[in-house]
Amino acid sequence: MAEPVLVLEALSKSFGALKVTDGVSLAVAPGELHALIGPNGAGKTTLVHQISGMLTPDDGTIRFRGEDVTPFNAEKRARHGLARTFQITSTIASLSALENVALGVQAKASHPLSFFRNAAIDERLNRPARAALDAVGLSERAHVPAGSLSHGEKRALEIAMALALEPAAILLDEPLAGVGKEEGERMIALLKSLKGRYAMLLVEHDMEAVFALADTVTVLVYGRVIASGDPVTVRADPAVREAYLGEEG
Ligand SMILES: Nc1ncnc2c1ncn2[C@@H]1O[C@H](COP(=O)(O)OP(=O)(O)OP(=O)(O)O)[C@@H](O)[C@H]1O
Repeated sequence: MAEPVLVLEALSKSFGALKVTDGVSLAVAPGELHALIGPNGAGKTTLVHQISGMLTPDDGTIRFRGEDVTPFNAEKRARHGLARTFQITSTIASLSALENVALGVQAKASHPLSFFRNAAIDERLNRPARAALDAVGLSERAHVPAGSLSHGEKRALEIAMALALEPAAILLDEPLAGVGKEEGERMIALLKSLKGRYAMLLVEHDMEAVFALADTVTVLVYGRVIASGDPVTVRADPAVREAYLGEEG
């Protein structure tokens, strides 16, 4: 098996007396879509925050592309190719879709762009930004202010912003939340198109989408991994059915 891109080793985090992440270990292979599911309050978002660098774990290690990134802040992890999208819309409403993505490209630039002439700067930013918009199906909407995009288009734009970082892995926090049926289907098709190219860790409540998309499903309950494996095996696991999927009927 290929060397995993992202490895969590015995990650733990408490808020006061509440253990929200309890010795979580998992690995995401290159190109794998790994879904993280669990009931409300299971600790999924807290786990994603620790991986992205927004929260510091109390214990454990996060390895990314073979390197221990646990001491790195969020910005440094993003520069190393660990991108994330947010559950809360994080675009700038007054800027166009293209400008939003171009800002992401600029953030990634490791050397000052002031060395280049203006037109050259624009092209250096806009070319990869257009490619990212194209990858999420938003080429036609490049010049629309982000605030005027539909909810589903905004979620796609957030993914384009993550792609602009040329990531090796993407953390996706509920990309289908609040998205209608038709746009949801488009989002599922988009995620499918990214499979194989990026390692993805997907937090999602929509079980139909999770089981349609995931190569691996990890189930978190009270901050602990109770099952992890291929979707068919996890779906049939009695502990999973009792703790979680049973609720879905
Ligand atoms: N900053 C915080 N301080 C104290 N408790 C917190 C904090 N953040 C989260 N919690 C608690 O940690 C637990 C896990 O929350 P988290 O948001 O990670 O769960 P989740 O699985 O993402 O839930 P959901 O599916 O509802 O988004 C909850 O009991 C929550 O109240």
